Amino acid sequence: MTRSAASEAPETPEVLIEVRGLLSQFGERTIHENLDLDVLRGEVLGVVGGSGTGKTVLLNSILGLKEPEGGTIRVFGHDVSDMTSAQAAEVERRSGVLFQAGALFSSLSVLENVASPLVEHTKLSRRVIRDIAEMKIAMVGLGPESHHLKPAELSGGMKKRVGLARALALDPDLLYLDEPTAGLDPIGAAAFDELIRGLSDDLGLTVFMITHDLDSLYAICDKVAVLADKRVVAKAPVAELETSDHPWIREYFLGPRGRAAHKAA
Ligand SMILES: Nc1ncnc2c1ncn2[C@@H]1O[C@H](COP(=O)(O)OP(=O)(O)OP(=O)(O)O)[C@@H](O)[C@H]1O
Repeated sequence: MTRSAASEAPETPEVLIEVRGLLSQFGERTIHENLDLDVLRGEVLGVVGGSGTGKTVLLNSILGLKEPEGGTIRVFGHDVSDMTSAQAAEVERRSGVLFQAGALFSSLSVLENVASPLVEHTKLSRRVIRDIAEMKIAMVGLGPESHHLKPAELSGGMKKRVGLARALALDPDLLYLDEPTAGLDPIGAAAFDELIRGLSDDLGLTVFMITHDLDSLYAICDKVAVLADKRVVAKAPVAELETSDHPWIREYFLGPRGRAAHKAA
């Protein structure tokens, strides 16, 4: 191939998360069977599915918190079930996670919470760590007056923002969000959606976001992966899913709530 032909060839997007033939079980119960999913660099992927379809189990499996009963999961090209400790540390450093409840350390201040991954994973000086933590807190839209507050003194929306700042502390490539807008009022949820979309655009983040929030799907997701029948039955932009024949997808996107979210988008 000539040089110019090579430069004109479409680039194959990098697969940051590759799940193949995943089998997840608890005792006799099978949660996932033959589940495949690719998450590409730079995409904001919404993950939806009925309650109990295994969205959180999928997230935990990708994070290496649950050992799969079968199949393979690769993150940044590394097999999650078979990594050296150096590879595991690299994957952890390049991944930020915002769990549903925020999971902040209750005895630490906002600043200390956001600084904690930097203290754990880097050898930076205290001064530099403080500067980075302050910058991340500003990035999520919180002012300096929040620095010394404890989690109990924060509203639900502020807790989410602090959790997000902490998830971004190490400049991850991949951001995992488990129902980030759950528990927020509609205005707070819309502001949080906007924040995530803005950060993902500015920082080139790849986002894996479990959500029940149809407004979030329409507002910020490039694609949506649907969990049903123990696997990912579709991964496509919302507009494409609206034309799906799958009964759960039809009900979800074309039911009254789906139609309202479509209208608002
Ligand atoms: N540690 C566990 N032991 C036994 N069963 C479990 C465990 N964790 C999850 N499950 C089961 O796996 C299934 C999937 O759970 P999961 O929390 O992933 O669902 P989900 O899609 O995230 O649901 P929701 O939308 O309600 O949060 C559920 O039936 C749950 O009871």
